[in-house]
Parts: sequence; structure tokens; C-alpha cells
Amino acid sequence: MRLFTPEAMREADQKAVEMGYPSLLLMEWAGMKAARVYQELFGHRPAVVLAGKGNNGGDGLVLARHLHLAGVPVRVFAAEGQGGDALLARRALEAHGLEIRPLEEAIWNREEVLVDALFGTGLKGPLESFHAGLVERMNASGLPILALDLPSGLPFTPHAQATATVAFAAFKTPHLLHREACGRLFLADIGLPKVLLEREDLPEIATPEGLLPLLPKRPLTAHKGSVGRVGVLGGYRGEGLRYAGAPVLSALGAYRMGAGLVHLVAPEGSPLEPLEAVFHPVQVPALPSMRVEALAVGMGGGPWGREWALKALEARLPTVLDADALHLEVLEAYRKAGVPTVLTPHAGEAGRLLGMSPEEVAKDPLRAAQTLAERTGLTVVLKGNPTVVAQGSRLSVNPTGNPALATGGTGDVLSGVIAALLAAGLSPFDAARLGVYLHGLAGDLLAQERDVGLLAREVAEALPKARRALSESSIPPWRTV
Ligand SMILES: NC(=O)C1=CN([C@@H]2O[C@H](COP(=O)(O)OP(=O)(O)OC[C@H]3O[C@@H](n4cnc5c(N)ncnc54)[C@H](OP(=O)(O)O)[C@@H]3O)[C@@H](O)[C@H]2O)[C@@H](O)CC1
Ligand SMILES: Nc1ncnc2c1ncn2[C@@H]1O[C@H](COP(=O)(O)OP(=O)(O)O)[C@@H](O)[C@H]1O
Ligand SMILES: [K+]
Repeated sequence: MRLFTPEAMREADQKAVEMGYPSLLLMEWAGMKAARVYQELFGHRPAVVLAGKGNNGGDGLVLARHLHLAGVPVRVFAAEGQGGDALLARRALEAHGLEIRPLEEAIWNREEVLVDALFGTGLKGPLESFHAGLVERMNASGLPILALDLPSGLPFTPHAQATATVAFAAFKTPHLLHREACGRLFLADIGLPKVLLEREDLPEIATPEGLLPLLPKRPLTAHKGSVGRVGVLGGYRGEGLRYAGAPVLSALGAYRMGAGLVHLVAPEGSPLEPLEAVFHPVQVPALPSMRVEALAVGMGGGPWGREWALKALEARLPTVLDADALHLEVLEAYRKAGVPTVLTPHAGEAGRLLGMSPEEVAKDPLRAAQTLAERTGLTVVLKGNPTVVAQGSRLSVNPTGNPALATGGTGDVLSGVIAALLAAGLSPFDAARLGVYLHGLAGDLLAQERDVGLLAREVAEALPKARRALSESSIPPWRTV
């Protein structure tokens, strides 16, 4: 599945029309599918439809007609000046005898549900004056808001804060970068010819169907030496072993992702955990002899991070570089050596590598991840919400994960997860996007019971369940209608 920009969506729309597909059909399906979602969520609760003068408003007018036909009480407030399909939608609604009042008169009462059909992908800049005020009034109403295509105002502020959003034809960038404003996500197939949605040049949204074939198989004859062995190198002896837990969590992540054996190389005095690991206590960063197929390096490494990474490079094995191992000269050495490498910075670490502030990185994570991948020549996992995986010109946006994961050590777990998948033979890009998806899914499964107060080790423990959910019939974090 591809992530569209509003411009790419418009192009698809235009191409459909050039192919002879009537755009009015798209609008009809959009409004009809959105009316279906409305009824599923709110039953016969009365609706107030707020429609702009563009095609997003047109979708709202179609929805109003379908709700009316289904016996749902509807009041419609619409901007003047529709043209094209939206004007036809307006006439069709009027033909049913429904009154359309000016948008300026929009009011609502406590029983109603607001349908936000003010602006979609055609918005050119931040909402101002009347529209800004209207959206703020909608948000302050406390009423449920069903947004058509996009919460109006996105990607700018102010914007509608939707209870649920029905995206038409495909997800667009704001759906994933401003997830919070969208509420529950629905994806409506509105009959756009499928070829127009297959755009390899656009970022992918990782989906269960796309990832399932990547899951390493476990044959009957598997043994601990055949399913991928991981070496974890990290920790720092100074400061009283302050981050001694980080390599342990990485090892747990690797085991729970299916590694057959995990070797743990850490400073003397580090906890001998997990019990299942093979321990290599060291005085200074070193690469002991061990039979492994991939490495996770740098977790809790503090000032030793650079040295851990340079020692690890001697193994010439697929490697995950995390946390304190993330230095430009280290990345350059890995690139030069041609070692398959995945780096896993969060916005702060990526900002440091790119010479940007963490806020700038978080504002456009797709661009930041791609820039870092291009500059380093390595595979980048830019962690956050959403997490973005980049390699060369390939981009994959991860839809799983939630703020319950915002707790110390979950990133360490992820480094072990990706290393286990590398050790199982996956390419860096595949190990990264599958690992990130399962790690996020583990967090999502846990958040169903406990959305705050998770421990990183519990995320590791939930990985087998996430793996099973993916291999059975995993449900993506949106509903297709
Ligand atoms: N394939 C699909 O996905 C399909 C998509 N469809 C739907 O079409 C939607 C896109 O429709 P769209 O292009 O008509 O734009 P839309 O969002 O209605 O807004 C345009 C209006 O906003 C105005 N305006 C702009 N900026 C402004 C500002 N800052 N402040 C104030 N006003 C501003 C602008 O004014 P203008 O600049 O023209 O004067 C114009 O009047 C899309 O989201 C989906 O819902 C379906 O119908 C069918 C298939
Ligand atoms: N709000 C959030 N939504 C989704 N995932 C999150 C959120 N906050 C944190 N995460 C995930 O949790 C992990 C945190 O990693 P990191 O910041 O390196 O933590 P640590 O260094 O403590 O291990 C990342 O995988 C990140 O994507
Ligand atoms: K909208």
C-alpha cells in the first residue's frame, strides 16, 4: 500500500478522468462509504454536515443524501459557490427536498454528530478567520466529529480534531504524520482503478499482507544454530554501569524475535541476564570470538559507543547500530566496508547526525530518514510516531506502535529484534520494516490492557504474540470499508 501526497492523489484523480472514469462516480462512492461508516459508528444519531465549496464539501453533500435516505435526521450547512461535481451533489440533495443553509449559520445541539466536509486535500494554507473559528468551535463542542478524507485544516493548525476519519482511495501523508487528529482511521475503496494506486515511486505503508512473506520460517529440523544467532555489544563501565540494562533488553528482544542463541558482550560486572545468553564480560570494548550471524551494537555504550562500533566492524557481519554507536565517522566506516547496516536513531540522534533540531526531524520524518539514508548509504530506522524506514530511495512508513512505547528501553529491545531478523537472513530493509512493525504491534497488543506503565521487557515478551498475530490473520490498525 502506498502513502500518497495530496498532489499525487489529485494526479490519480485526473488520470482516472482521462481514462474515461467519471469523477462523479468517485464522489458518489466516497459519500456513500462515509455514510456507511457514519451509521456504523453513530447509528441513527442526528447529523450536522458542514460542507465547504470544493469536492470535499461535495462528498459531504453526497453523504447527507445517503443518510437522509437511510432515515438518519440530517441538517446541512454548506458554503456557497460549488461547481462541477460538488454542484451536482448539491442539486441531487436539494432534489430530495433537504434544506441547505449557509455555512455561516452553522449551529448544533448536544444530540448531534458533526460531519467535517469543509476541506480535504485541496487546502492550500492554514485556516484563517471564519474557517479557523468554525473548526475551533467544532472542537470545543465536545460532539463526535467524523472527518471526510482529512480533518479540515491539516496539515496546519488549527485543524479539526476528529473522532474518526474516512480516507478516500488511499492514505495521505497527514493521516500518518497527524494520526492524533484523525481518531479512528477508515480507508474507503471508492472505485478508483487499482493501477492508479500502484505507485512504486511513493513511500510504502507497511501492511500485514506485505510483511507476512518475510517472516522467517521454522522448519521441523530447526536447531539453535540454524535460526540465527546474535551478538549484542554494549554497556559502559564508567558511571557505575548506569545503562547496564540496555544490552540485556536488546538480548531479550533478539531471543523473543526468534534468535537461536544470543551472545552478550558487556563490561565486567554487568548483570548476567538473561540467563539464556552466552556471556562475554570484557574490560574494554572488544570483539570476542563467537559464532553469530548478526550484531546489535551500542546500547548503553555511553562514551564507549564509538569503540564498540569500530570493534564490531571487524566481524564484517550485518549490524544494527543504535544509540551511542551513532557517529558520522562510524557510519562512514561501515559504508566503506560494505557491511549491511541498520541504524536506529530517534529524532534526537538523527538530528545530531543531520545537523538539525529534533523538532525539525519530527516535523518531516520521511524527508529526514531519506536524507540520512542517502548521506550514509545505510538503512535508517527513524524511530517515532510514525517510525520511518529508509534505504536509498525506498521508504516504508510503519503504522503500528503507540505512546505506551514511550518508556526507557523499548528502543534497546528493537535493536535486538532487528538483529535477530538480520541473523535469520533478512536483508537490512526487510529486517528493519518487519522488526519495526512487530515491535509496534507488540506495543499495540499490550496497550489494549495497559496503555500507560508498560515496561520495555514486557514489549519483548509480547513479541511472540505479535508474530503470531501477523502470521494468523493480523488486523491492520485501520478498517477497510
Ligand atoms: N481520489 C480522491 O481521493 C477523491 C477525492 N474526493 C474529494 O475531493 C477532495 C479534494 O477536493 P478539492 O480539490 O476540491 O479541494 P477541497 O479540499 O474540497 O478544498 C478546496 C476548496 O478549499 C478552498 N481553500 C483552499 N485553501 C484554503 C484556505 N487556506 N482557506 C480557505 N479556503 C481554502 C479552495 O478555494 P479556492 O482556492 O479554489 O478559492 C476550494 O474552494 C478530497 O479531499 C476528497 O474529499 C472525492 O470527491 C472524489 C475522489
Ligand atoms: N508515541 C509513540 N508512538 C509510537 N511509538 C513510540 C512512541 N514513543 C516511543 N515509541 C517507540 O519506542 C521506542 C523508543 O526508542 P528509544 O527512544 O531509543 O528508547 P530507549 O533509548 O529508551 O530504548 C522506539 O521504537 C519508538 O518508535
Ligand atoms: K474534511
